[in-house]
Amino acid sequence: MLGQSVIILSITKAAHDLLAKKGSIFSDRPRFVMASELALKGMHMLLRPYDARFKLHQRMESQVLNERAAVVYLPFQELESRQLLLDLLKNAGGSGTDCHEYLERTTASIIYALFYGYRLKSASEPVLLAAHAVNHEFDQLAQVGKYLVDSFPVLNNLPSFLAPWKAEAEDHWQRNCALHVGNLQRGLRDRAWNFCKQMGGYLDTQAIEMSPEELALDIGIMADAALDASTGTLYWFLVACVTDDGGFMAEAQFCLDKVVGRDRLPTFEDRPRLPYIDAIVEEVLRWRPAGAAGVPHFTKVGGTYEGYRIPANSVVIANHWAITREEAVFGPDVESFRPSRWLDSINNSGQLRDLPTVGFGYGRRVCPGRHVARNSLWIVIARLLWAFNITPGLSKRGERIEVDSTATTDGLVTKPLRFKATLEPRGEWSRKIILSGCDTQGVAHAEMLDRIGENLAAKSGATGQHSR
Ligand code: HEM
Repeated sequence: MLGQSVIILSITKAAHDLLAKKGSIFSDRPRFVMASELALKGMHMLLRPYDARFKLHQRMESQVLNERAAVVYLPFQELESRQLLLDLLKNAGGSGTDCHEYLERTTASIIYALFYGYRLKSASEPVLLAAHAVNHEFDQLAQVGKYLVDSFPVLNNLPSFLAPWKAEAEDHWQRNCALHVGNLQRGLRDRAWNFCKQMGGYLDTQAIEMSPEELALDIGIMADAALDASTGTLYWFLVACVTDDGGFMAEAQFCLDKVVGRDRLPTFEDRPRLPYIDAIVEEVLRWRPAGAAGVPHFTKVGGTYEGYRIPANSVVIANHWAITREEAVFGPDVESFRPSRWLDSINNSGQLRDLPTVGFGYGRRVCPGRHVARNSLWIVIARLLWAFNITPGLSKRGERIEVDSTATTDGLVTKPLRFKATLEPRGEWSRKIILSGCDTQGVAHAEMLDRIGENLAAKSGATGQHSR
């Protein structure tokens, strides 16, 4: 809004002191009149004000995304990461390929199975293309400065014939809503357990009134947020591989060979003995935070911090890019991809050092999907490094196509620009294991989801029964 103060926090201490320690004050969001209030009728979870309705949605999401719940989904992440190995074995050898669609299928299929009960065979399934189209449209509506009504909300009082943006917003609402309500209905109809049933069941048992649109938007926006940031982070991991100049892949493969050997794939049971893979996950999140510019918080209350005045009604943004480059916190050479910075080399305890995590945001708006996301990243990264040698793709003349690790897309989620990578099996042993154990298309995923639902109920006491 015109005349509004914007405060950008570029060091860990300030972001932590304000956004986390004073979370009760700094957890609001600024107004997005066009994108949030008009086009999504206030139902976009990421943009909701920090009020009682937001807290209700946070409780609903926490039911299915908390740390204990995240453990229950490991079998599905295990399944989809196996399929990824086979897809890449078939498609990414030789001169290489753009792996984005295979990474996206993997994360999307984990998400759509858990959220709606069905898997995705490719990244070009109509439901995913429709989600991309709607999200692209939404990104346009959320562009700062594009709509005058965002700067002067009073313009919203004009009648519709003088306010053409209202029809544009309504049009988007119809499409966005149809997509997410359609997915909700499909999830509720599906015979397998899924988030739609679990979250619908929560509303029923708590006797909470909620329209199908509001529930559908909660689940749908959560799925969109999950997909983009998770795929983007995995894609950045591949950039780190094809630009590896510090030997982190060799180090990881040494650890994997020692702990796992060459007769089987790494599993989640190996995780306590593979801290280096966790260090890689943390380093990708630091080196290329998916939301590099940060997501704006907002405070209605004024105050001071370390001698600086913070006016009431200020936008407060943690600049993730600057914060992840703080040498005083992360050590020297912050521009380089160095997983070892996360490891406790002094005590050699095998534990990760207690460095601040930035990529999932701060305080009461911290990403609720971070536990699920970390588990997906871990198993995919462990298995890719165990199975393949990863190098830049080749041109038609057989020359390596160097990848620029700083070339990114614009937008809330910053992804690498498209590039080619070559993934060759590390040996006949890994090729054989992928070919014999990674075709998962015939797996009875509905039974798997039902078991996940039962395990979740056993942990939380809440069932996925619903009357919607
Ligand atoms: C590597 C993957 C991911 C990254 C890097 C990421 C990052 C973020 C960031 C930076 C925020 C904003 C935090 C803030 O305002 O301070 C956020 C919010 C959010 N994320 Fe994630 N996320 C990831 C995966 C996921 C997953 C898997 C889910 C769901 C299953 C999810 C659901 C959400 C939701 C619903 C919000 C809105 C929270 C709010 O406004 O209170 N994200 N995420």
